[in-house]
Amino acid sequence: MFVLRQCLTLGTKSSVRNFAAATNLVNVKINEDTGVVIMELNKPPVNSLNYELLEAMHRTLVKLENERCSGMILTSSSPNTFSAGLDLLEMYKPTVDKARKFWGMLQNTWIKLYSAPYPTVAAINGHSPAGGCLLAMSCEYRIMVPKKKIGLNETQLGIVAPQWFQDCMKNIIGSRQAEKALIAGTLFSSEEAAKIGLIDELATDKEDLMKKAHDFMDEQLGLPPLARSTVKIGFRKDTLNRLINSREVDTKYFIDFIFQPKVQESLEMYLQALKKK
Ligand SMILES: CCCCCCCC/C=C\C/C=C/C(=O)SCCNC(=O)CCNC(=O)[C@H](O)C(C)(C)COP(=O)(O)OP(=O)(O)OC[C@H]1O[C@@H](n2cnc3c(N)ncnc32)[C@H](O)[C@@H]1OP(=O)(O)O
Repeated sequence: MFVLRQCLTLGTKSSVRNFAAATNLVNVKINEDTGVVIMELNKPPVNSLNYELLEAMHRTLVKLENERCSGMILTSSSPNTFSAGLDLLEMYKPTVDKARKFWGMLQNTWIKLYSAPYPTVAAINGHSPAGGCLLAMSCEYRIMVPKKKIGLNETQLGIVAPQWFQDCMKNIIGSRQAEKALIAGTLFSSEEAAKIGLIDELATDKEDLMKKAHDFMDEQLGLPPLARSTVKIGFRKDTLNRLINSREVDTKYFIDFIFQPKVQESLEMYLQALKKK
């Protein structure tokens, strides 16, 4: 399997097809022989998750349900960042309608990614704060390059990681570690994240990252898919249902929270600090 994959990725046999996407915000390639898809986030400079990027991801995930997709590797085209998390401009002085639409699309995208029946791997090739960490945590397996940062740092920004973000973290690193990390808004180095199990493997560099992602995929493709996905969904259904059954309440929390003047002030200051960097 490994040799076959090497041949395919080295291009000896050109069986990799670009997946027709409506935008170039995601680059999607499907290996026609193995069915493995690489979805590369492509919104420079830092893949901040605005409505359009989330919509492109969601549309791709829906499309993959009708393709012969056997697994998906999520990564980024940015040299330094996997994803900078939610686009702060979506939360800074939006209209209620815009904020509602944005949050709905984030929920849609997360539900699709978290419940995908096929194996999913986050090949984390850069920083992955907040919503970026959520994307990574929604995959089944996480591999990360050294010396980058990952975590749910919302508290540090004066905002709160929603319950389902928190649940994802709890499911991976356990309740005690998650409580400490969420209260403090800790951004872990790749090395620290590997120690506490927030990521599964450290890669030496980007090449090693993709090799390890394909290795994980090869292992998973050797398992009976129905049994595999049934166990996966069994583990994830409580977390999924918690959001699915309270989407409207969750949206109301989001809207009520971000429209508070203090929260808008914090966002403004943070945006200015980012621009001044
Ligand atoms: C009771 C229940 C209540 C529930 C309430 C819910 C409310 C809360 C809702 C949601 C939770 C929020 C989740 C989030 O994801 S918030 C976003 C958090 N993200 C961050 O803190 C990361 C910020 N960015 C960085 O730290 C860095 O950019 C970096 C480390 C990712 C990359 O660094 P570097 O390569 O040096 O790039 P720059 O910093 O120079 O950035 C380039 C460029 O991009 C802009 N930018 C960066 N991040 C964002 C972002 N998240 N959104 C929008 N724009 C971003 C940055 O400003 C620069 O812009 P430029 O100067 O114009 O080029």
